Amino acid sequence: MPNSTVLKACEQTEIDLSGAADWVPFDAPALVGDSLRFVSGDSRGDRFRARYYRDAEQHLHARFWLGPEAEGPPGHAHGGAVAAIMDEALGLAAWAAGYPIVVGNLNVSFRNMLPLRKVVTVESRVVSVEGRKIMVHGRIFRGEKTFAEAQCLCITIPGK
Ligand SMILES: CCCCCCCCCCCC(=O)SCCNC(=O)CCNC(=O)[C@H](O)C(C)(C)COP(=O)(O)OP(=O)(O)OC[C@H]1O[C@@H](n2cnc3c(N)ncnc32)[C@H](O)[C@@H]1OP(=O)(O)O
Repeated sequence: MPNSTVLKACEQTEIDLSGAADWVPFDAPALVGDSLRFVSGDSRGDRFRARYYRDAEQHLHARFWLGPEAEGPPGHAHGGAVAAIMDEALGLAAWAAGYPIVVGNLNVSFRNMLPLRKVVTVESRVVSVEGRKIMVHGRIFRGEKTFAEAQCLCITIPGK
């Protein structure tokens, strides 16, 4: 079978992005509109599929699935795809905590290659607020395995 046929087959597949029992779905587009189209805007796409949640402490989490169009090393995610997830998820975490921001600096550590076609979890924490600077930390993992960690410096937008 030609490779392209195999790759496109997952377009038709439902991916289980359900959250943990105590998570509540978070309507990200309702908060930031079309800003999320680049990463999480296509729920049936072959690059990223995502769903956001908040836990009881209001921390933002996400389930992400990366498909064949996010490929870097064979069978694994491109580093830019991982960085894009961190940019969106950690920036959104600041918005969800009440800070209208853009990302000023993003530091990503790639700890293990992230396999395609597996659901992974993104967790985030707003760890400090200092004037206009909101620091958000995050991690992408599945089970015991961490794929990436990030520190994201978000800067509030004046007048927003
Ligand atoms: C709209 C809908 C979105 C909706 C968003 C939806 C969810 C988010 C998901 C996507 C997030 C993105 O990708 S956002 C897109 C990517 N990011 C961008 O394009 C941002 C481009 N950069 C900028 O626009 C600007 O540089 C700003 C706004 C970040 C800062 O400019 P400014 O407003 O003039 O403020 P400035 O005085 O320079 O900085 C304020 C304070 O922050 C510090 N600071 C600023 N940048 C840095 C930095 N890189 N590293 C360290 N520190 C920094 C300064 O030292 C200063 O500290 P002190 O002197 O006060 O101590």
